[in-house]
Amino acid sequence: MNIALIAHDKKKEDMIRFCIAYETFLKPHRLYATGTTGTKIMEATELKVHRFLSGPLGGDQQIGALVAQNEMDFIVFFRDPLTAQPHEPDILALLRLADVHDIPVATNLATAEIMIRAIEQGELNWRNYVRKNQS
Ligand SMILES: O=C(CO)COP(=O)(O)O
Repeated sequence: MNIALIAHDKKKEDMIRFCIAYETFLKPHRLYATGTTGTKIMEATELKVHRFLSGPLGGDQQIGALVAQNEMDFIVFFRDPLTAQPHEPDILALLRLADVHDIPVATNLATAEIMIRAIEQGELNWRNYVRKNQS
């Protein structure tokens, strides 16, 4: 699976804890992240993460481009619901594209953990067929 990991500044600690807790699960997948989130994940774990630009500089849009091409299977996006973001339009655009393409997005830890269990049980395996038939 292609999995995107994104966290706003006040949620980065949650993301790091999530990645440490589920490192074994995440390891076999192709991981993508916005710039700072990816750096912090790689500092805290052994995970290899393809890093895009930082969110405010276009990283959300770069991940959105993969969603538009139907190449992203699952997005973990720990948003900060209490702080205004300068790139709010980019964030909304990414979430909109995920809805357009029916890509699951976990915006908090509780949902992310449920999704991990679902993926482990093969609930998202249909994505492999979607990507294969498209290419
Ligand atoms: O702002 C972000 C997502 O909207 C995250 O960007 P960084 O991972 O570069 O902090």
